[in-house]
Amino acid sequence: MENIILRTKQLSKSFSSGGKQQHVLKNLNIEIYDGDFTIIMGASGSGKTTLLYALSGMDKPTLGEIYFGDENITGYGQDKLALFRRKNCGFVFQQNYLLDSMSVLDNCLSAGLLINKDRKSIVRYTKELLAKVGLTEVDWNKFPTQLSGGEAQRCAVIRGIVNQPKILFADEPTGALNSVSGNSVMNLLTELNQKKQSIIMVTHDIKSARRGNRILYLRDGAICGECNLGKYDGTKNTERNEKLDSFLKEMGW
Ligand SMILES: Nc1ncnc2c1ncn2[C@@H]1O[C@H](COP(=O)(O)OP(=O)(O)OP(=O)(O)O)[C@@H](O)[C@H]1O
Repeated sequence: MENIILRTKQLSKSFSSGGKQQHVLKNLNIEIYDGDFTIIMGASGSGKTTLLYALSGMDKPTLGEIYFGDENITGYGQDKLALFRRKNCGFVFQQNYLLDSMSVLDNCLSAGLLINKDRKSIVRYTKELLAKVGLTEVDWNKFPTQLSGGEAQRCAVIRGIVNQPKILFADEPTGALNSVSGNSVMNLLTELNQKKQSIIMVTHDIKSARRGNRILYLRDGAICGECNLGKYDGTKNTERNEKLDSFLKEMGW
């Protein structure tokens, strides 16, 4: 029996603009399992990013509850939520949000040192991770403006995982990358997941989605289907690809 790391009870999120209400998420009951590489897919505007923000405590739901393990985080105020996120969550966004005044290494270290004071081991771990996605010693002292778009995004991915979060939330992490850079990021995420890192990733990219073991499909604010692929280990690729393709076809992708 898999452990549930995150679950929602009747989660709803609405926005109002121009005097009109838009109900983006509708009564979602979702269970996310510890150690899974969960993928959220769906058409543009279906609410994927809204769901990711609600699940991670970045944004408050309009109605419903969110549990992280047994902890109900729904009622937390902004300060408590910020502490919760710092301790438990890592984030990678479509835009890299790196700080231009800090070097590559310092951008990544700043996230790690917020929760772990052992500078020496964090520095070693950060350098290892950076090297794994092709950011070598030459790049560590560069500033974000001196990086290519792909390099900057890879740096942002490392910053997201350097504090060894219980869950990594990723919103289109390969969206701005070419296929070689995107592949190196997906290889890193796969490797982390194989080491039991829980990941929830929103993506439009089928190639990236194939790395997940559970795909949730969002339509009209509700999960309308799920596909279980089993863990990615680089084998049975044809079988996995066909299974995902046929699921997405069924969902009207
Ligand atoms: N802060 C906000 N205020 C008002 N409406 C919002 C807000 N954030 C999102 N929305 C609306 O909610 C809907 C879902 O947006 P969301 O970004 O979650 O979709 P998505 O599935 O991630 O889309 P995409 O694949 O295009 O990134 C959209 O219609 C969007 O306009």
